[in-house]
Amino acid sequence: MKKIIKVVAAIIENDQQEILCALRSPRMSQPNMWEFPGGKVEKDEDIYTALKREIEEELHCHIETIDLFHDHTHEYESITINLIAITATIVKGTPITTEHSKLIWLKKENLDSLKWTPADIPAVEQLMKGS
Ligand SMILES: Nc1nc2c([nH]c(=O)n2[C@H]2C[C@H](O)[C@@H](COP(=O)(O)OP(=O)(O)OP(=O)(O)O)O2)c(=O)[nH]1
Repeated sequence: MKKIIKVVAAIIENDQQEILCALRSPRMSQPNMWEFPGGKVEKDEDIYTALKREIEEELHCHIETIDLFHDHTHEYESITINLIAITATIVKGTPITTEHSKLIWLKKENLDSLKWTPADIPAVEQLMKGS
């Protein structure tokens, strides 16, 4: 059985009801695909603490988590990702790219204009239903 990796991802909405979307760089796994920023949960770490840590590391800003939005397990060829999407809001700072190629804010109804990592598609569909 493939190893299951627990990954948290932030669905960050701004005051214009736009969602923050991040483009994975060519150097990352799942290169050149869009995702919700976040990363792997460390051993003995709770998912909300993990998400806040990842966002501080990756986007250099602080978030407050709101709710568990979607939990989906996707099997890639070599790994299985348990992607836990959590709604969040920025409480301090402005997101900057450190690892990603690009960051954009997009209205929910336009999310399907991007090429998302396969693990994100159910969460994207759920978000679009609510648009
Ligand atoms: N962060 C994030 N990762 C995702 C999403 N969808 C998806 O398939 N993934 C995959 C890509 C990676 O295989 C894995 C997350 O790894 P990562 O490289 O972003 O996490 P990390 O910063 O903790 O990794 P590392 O540098 O410590 O290896 O989950 C998503 O929406 N957000």
